[in-house]
Amino acid sequence: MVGALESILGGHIVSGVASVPVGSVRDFNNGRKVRIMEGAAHNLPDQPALCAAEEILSVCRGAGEGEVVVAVISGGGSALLPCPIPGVTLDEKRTVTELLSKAGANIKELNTFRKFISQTKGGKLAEAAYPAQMVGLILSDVIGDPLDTIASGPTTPTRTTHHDIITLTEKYNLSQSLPQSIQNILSRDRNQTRGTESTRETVPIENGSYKHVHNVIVGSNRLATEAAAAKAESVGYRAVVWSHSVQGEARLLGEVFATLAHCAVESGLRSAVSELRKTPSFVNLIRENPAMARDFDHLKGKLARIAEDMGRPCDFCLISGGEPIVTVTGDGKGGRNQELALAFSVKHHQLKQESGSPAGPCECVLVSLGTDGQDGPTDAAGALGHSSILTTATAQGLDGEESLRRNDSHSFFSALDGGQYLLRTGLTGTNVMDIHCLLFTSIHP
Ligand SMILES: Nc1ncnc2c1ncn2[C@@H]1O[C@H](COP(=O)(O)OP(=O)(O)OP(=O)(O)O)[C@@H](O)[C@H]1O
Ligand SMILES: O=C(O)[C@H](O)CO
Repeated sequence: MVGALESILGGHIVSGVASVPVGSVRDFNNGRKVRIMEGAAHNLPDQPALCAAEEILSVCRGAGEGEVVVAVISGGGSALLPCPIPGVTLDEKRTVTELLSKAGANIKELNTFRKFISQTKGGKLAEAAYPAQMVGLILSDVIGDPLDTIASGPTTPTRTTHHDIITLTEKYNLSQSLPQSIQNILSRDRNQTRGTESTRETVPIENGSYKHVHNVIVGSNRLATEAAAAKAESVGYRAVVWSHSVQGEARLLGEVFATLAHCAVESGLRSAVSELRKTPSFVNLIRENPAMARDFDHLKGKLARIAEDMGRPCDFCLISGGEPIVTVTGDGKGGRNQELALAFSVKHHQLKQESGSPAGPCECVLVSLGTDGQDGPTDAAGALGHSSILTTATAQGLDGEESLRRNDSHSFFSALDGGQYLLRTGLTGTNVMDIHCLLFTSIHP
């Protein structure tokens, strides 16, 4: 991205932010085009990240009328751009994040709190750049691409109020455990609205956006799933994207894909859809996720059209994306994509055994991987799932079901057939959540 920016601007970048007067270029670092300041090792805000954030803020504050500040923002930005408000230390900020994460807060809630105690988040970066113009080039790692949540929305006005913070504190029972400095801020004026309120009068906002900022989503799960579909079509598959809002337990999702795969091969796509509606794992998944349910309603129409052409699906590819979760209860090593691929394999194997029907006209393989190239705390991006791996595993002294129970998908796939079902891409340098592809491939005699 830095390279791309360099070629767009021919300009100078400080840790991802560049400020250029229209038609010329600001020299940030003795003529060097790019200055990279690394921080936030292990995705936690640290001193180097604080130094980078301060430098970026000062670039923004130094930008004037007639200049354009380009901010490239990716997921992980919350940890990469920490600059607590005066009176709150970096350690205290980390404590709040840890307390909320451990208590089960989701990313929206976590970032709501982060915005409250930050000098960069919740639009403050954009406010620092005013009256310069700002362009935000944003890579989304959040379902639905909400600009105010991705990286805690440094270029988007926040609607967070003091009341929201109190509500969150009470919801997660944190009133006593929050650092004293934050408790003091909260008790100072329970009715006051914080966030960008103090400067809102001077920085114009229209329809929920800053008038001087133009934000563009340049990378997202939607783009990634559409690109995957285009690729599948180019190699001879008929491809359909189900959803890019997939959430819920990875294991349940694996079972859903297995049921769909099995029923589609046994009796066609139409019956697979009706069967899925009766499947408890699917009913549970969509009950919790209206976006997935809505996408499924659209999918039914698309699948019905494909069913007319194909009857039973062959050389067909169903794609989805999003960010499932794994509630880790076992002592094993794995990631949500490897767990999803293992759950798919176990369930598909079970369904095939129960039905006892002969091999169908096509093979089903599930590909599940994280677009950042790292699935959980492992060196793999994800794994391939297939019903036959359970039999191979047994022959190799491995127990797929037990590995799943212990959340040990990585150890399982590493040991199976010399690790050939693991997908190892290396770090990709970007993150637009996870992608799942269910491939139906014709078996040619
Ligand atoms: N043994 C395990 N089996 C399956 N999943 C696991 C296991 N241990 C951790 N995870 C999952 O890995 C994820 C944590 O890894 P990571 O730090 O890469 O997540 P993340 O920061 O949410 O991911 P990303 O950076 O891809 O958004 C969590 O979703 C967690 O549930
Ligand atoms: O940085 C963050 O806040 C998360 O990755 C979501 O964008």
